Amino acid sequence: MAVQFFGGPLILSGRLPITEVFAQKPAMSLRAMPTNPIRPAARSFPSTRPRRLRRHAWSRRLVAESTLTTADLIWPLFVCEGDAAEPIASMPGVVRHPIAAVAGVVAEAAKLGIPAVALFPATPPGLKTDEALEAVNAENLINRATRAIKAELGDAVGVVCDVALDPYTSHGQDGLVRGGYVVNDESVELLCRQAIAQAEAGCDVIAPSDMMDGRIGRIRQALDDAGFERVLLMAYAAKYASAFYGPFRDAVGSTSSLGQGDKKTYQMDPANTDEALLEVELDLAEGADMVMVKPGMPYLDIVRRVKETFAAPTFAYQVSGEYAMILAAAERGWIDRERAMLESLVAFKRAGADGVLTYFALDVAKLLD
Ligand SMILES: NCc1[nH]cc(CCC(=O)O)c1CC(=O)O
Ligand SMILES: [Mg+2]
Repeated sequence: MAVQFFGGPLILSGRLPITEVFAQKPAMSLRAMPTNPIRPAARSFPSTRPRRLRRHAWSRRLVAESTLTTADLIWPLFVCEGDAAEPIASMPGVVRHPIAAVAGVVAEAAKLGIPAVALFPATPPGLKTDEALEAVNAENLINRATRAIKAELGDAVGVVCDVALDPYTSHGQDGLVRGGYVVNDESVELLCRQAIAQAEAGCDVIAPSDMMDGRIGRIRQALDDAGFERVLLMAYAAKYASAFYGPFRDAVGSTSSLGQGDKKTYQMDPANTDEALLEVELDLAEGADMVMVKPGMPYLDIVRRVKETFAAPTFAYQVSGEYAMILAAAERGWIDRERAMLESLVAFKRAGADGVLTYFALDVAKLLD
């Protein structure tokens, strides 16, 4: 079989002429091959020179398919007790903010145009218990931080609160542990109460990151029953059991609590992709307004599939380990911090994400300002 393609045999992966590919794989159809019915003659060298458009900054900008803007950013923030900011060793440049300072820090972000911040607490170890009751305390760190931000900034910025028990449990798991197992339904009941407490404090977006089954529907119902039908839900829908959360667990102080434990019985297996679609489908059906894929860069294929399948507002979380990798390499002079930061973030946009949770948010916003 002789297949002429744009005036010559197309070479696939630099090895086989297309005629031989067809000979080997008769099932492959012509329709699957790249074709351009509009300008077939133009698609060959020397008349086609893709480098032409890359020659100048202006033409590169003109044809760029994806852009990163400040409006794409959600800034994750850690809050702590006391009145001094605390550095986080594994996240250079990131600190835990005391409640007294958090509204000021968020005001700077809002002024630069960052739409929303996501809050995480470094709960004092003495308040962590097996039953995680601090999670539902109206006066816990998150709820005080939310009230402080809302009092100062009102609707100028969105406040996203994480729903999961890990910052509050002595064992570091996201749910309640019964007989060595993280139980689902009983955990979900507590998560509903946690969400209500956050909504009462003024939270705009409840973001369940716990990966219990059915929690989106139950939390939606609980919020509605309590009169919070306008509070948004951003589901950590496809969240993987990842090594890249390491520095975050240092930041909220759950590393030592978790010890040798892991979260593999509820967070997803990094080997899977179909399962991510099921998780997203369920969360959307249960009432999620936005869905998230997490971690980010190693899971861009998931972002793409989710966006293409559901066409719903889709976010990616560039997690602490991704941030730490870029920072560590930059500190050694092995990569350029700023360029790696921008490249990693535009990649999320290219993959189809509507926005990104990133510890770089303030730096990016300043750069784009
Ligand atoms: N469930 C809590 C939670 N929410 C966000 C992260 C990780 C964020 C990051 O690494 O930046 C985690 C950690 C975990 O699941 O262990
Ligand atoms: Mg789920």
